[in-house]
Amino acid sequence: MSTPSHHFSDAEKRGLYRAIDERRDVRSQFLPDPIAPEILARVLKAAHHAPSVGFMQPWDFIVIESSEVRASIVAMFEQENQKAAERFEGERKERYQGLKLQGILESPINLCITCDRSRGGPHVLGRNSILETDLFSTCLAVQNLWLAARAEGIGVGWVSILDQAQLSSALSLPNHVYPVAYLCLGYVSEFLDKPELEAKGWRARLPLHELVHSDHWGQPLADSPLVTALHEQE
Ligand SMILES: Cc1cc2c(cc1C)N(C[C@H](O)[C@H](O)[C@H](O)COP(=O)(O)O)c1[nH]c(=O)[nH]c(=O)c1N2
Repeated sequence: MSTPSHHFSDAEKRGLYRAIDERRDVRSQFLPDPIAPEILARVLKAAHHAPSVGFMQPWDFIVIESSEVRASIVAMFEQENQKAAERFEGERKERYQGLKLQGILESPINLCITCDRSRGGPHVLGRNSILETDLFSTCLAVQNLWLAARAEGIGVGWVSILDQAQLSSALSLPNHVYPVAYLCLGYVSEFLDKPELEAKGWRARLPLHELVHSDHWGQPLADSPLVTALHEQE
């Protein structure tokens, strides 16, 4: 029997799951090595091929080229990060302050992925009931980029400890454009084998089987082959 063309070979499947399992948020391990334009373009194409509500494609990609803009983003981060630290107390606060939560200056590329909330006009197919679907779509572009970058050996770090209004102003975004993700990209000395927040004792991965419910929130699945299979994935 011939293999249908929509079939992924075992090696292709392994590659995809490997990118998913080994994708990391990177802040500390960036190398200064430049990313070749054709590789960056490939990764941006992966982002651009994300699904989007009504094929709205609400994203734009702002490549930060000026060192002044970078410096202003670092200052923004410092300000917001200090405020964030105040939300914790005692040992938790110390642990928070010990975390490195951005690699803005160390990474060779900074990129902001935005969502143009007006793209496609006032009536976008599929967006009449849930307005935020444009933002959801943009997050999928971020994830596509993150996975493609991982397959290319490039680390990505998402920096969200930023004041949204200040960020919009630093990037001259019009009011209808929302800055969804400020990202740092670069080759890395290593990809950690688990999330840095887990390795540093901030928070552990939740057991998958506890997150799969039956019919209603909080109702566990009855014992079934799926439950067994979920345990095996952990
Ligand atoms: C929307 C959003 C926003 C942020 C993040 C992620 C996402 C999805 N993450 C990264 C986050 O901490 C990380 O994804 C988790 O800890 C899981 O680790 P891995 O991504 O699996 O390495 C993140 N990390 C960081 O150091 N500073 C930040 O400001 C943010 N902000």
